[in-house]
Amino acid sequence: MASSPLIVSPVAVFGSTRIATAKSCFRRSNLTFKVSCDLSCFQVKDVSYRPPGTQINLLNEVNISLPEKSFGLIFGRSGSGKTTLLQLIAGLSKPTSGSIYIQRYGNDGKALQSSEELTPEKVGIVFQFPERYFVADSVLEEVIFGWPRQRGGLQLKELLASKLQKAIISVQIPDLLILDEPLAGLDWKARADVVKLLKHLKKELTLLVVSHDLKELAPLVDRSWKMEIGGVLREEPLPAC
Ligand SMILES: Nc1ncnc2c1ncn2[C@@H]1O[C@H](COP(=O)(O)OP(=O)(O)OP(=O)(O)O)[C@@H](O)[C@H]1O
Repeated sequence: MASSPLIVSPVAVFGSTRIATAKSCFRRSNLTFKVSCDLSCFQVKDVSYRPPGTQINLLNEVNISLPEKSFGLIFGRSGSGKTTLLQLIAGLSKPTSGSIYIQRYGNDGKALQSSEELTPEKVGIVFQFPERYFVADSVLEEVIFGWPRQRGGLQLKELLASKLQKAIISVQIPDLLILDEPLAGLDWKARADVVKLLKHLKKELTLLVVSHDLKELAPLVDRSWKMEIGGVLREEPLPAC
């Protein structure tokens, strides 16, 4: 079976994981950090993408370097290629050239020779319109949606509960969570709730977000990039809101 990224409901993200930190990544960002164990950094290196059968690149030599448990934000005009990039990172399409991987570093800050492939299982994605992909409001409700509706005895319920537990454990939690416009279309209360959730998740995960809602997300952002029309990504501070 082909592997696929974990597709996550925005109201149901939970758990914890680790993607180790990268000294050199931190050096290039404004973060301070403590080196304690393995070090690593999520990397997009010279990625270009041209959809099959087309003549124009949607992405041109895109580079991203994002340390563990940091929050990266991509902003830019509609149609510039932001969603296309997230789809490549999630493993839903393959780059025409370039690579996407996890770079490990030694305690001396030097890149180790071998890098680790960013397999789709390590990435969770929250799509721009999650209601198109889910029928329930939480992971639990989603997973048990197909349970038999008829009454079952205790034995049947125990069996189903055990299968559910195995299913959740086998999916695990991603190292990198990417979110496409997580605040779009929400009312003020839901927006505040999602910002709070992202702040909490940043303690556990590396987050890469595409959004036009710069003001609300600004307090969380460690690194930001602007996608220019034509799929060119530049590291750039958020514009003053
Ligand atoms: N398979 C494809 N073939 C050709 N063009 C495509 C394909 N997929 C996307 N595009 C075009 O690529 C451009 C970038 O699309 P993309 O959805 O990545 O932009 P975006 O920056 O996420 O926009 P928005 O902010 O509106 O979501 C758009 O002009 C889109 O029409």
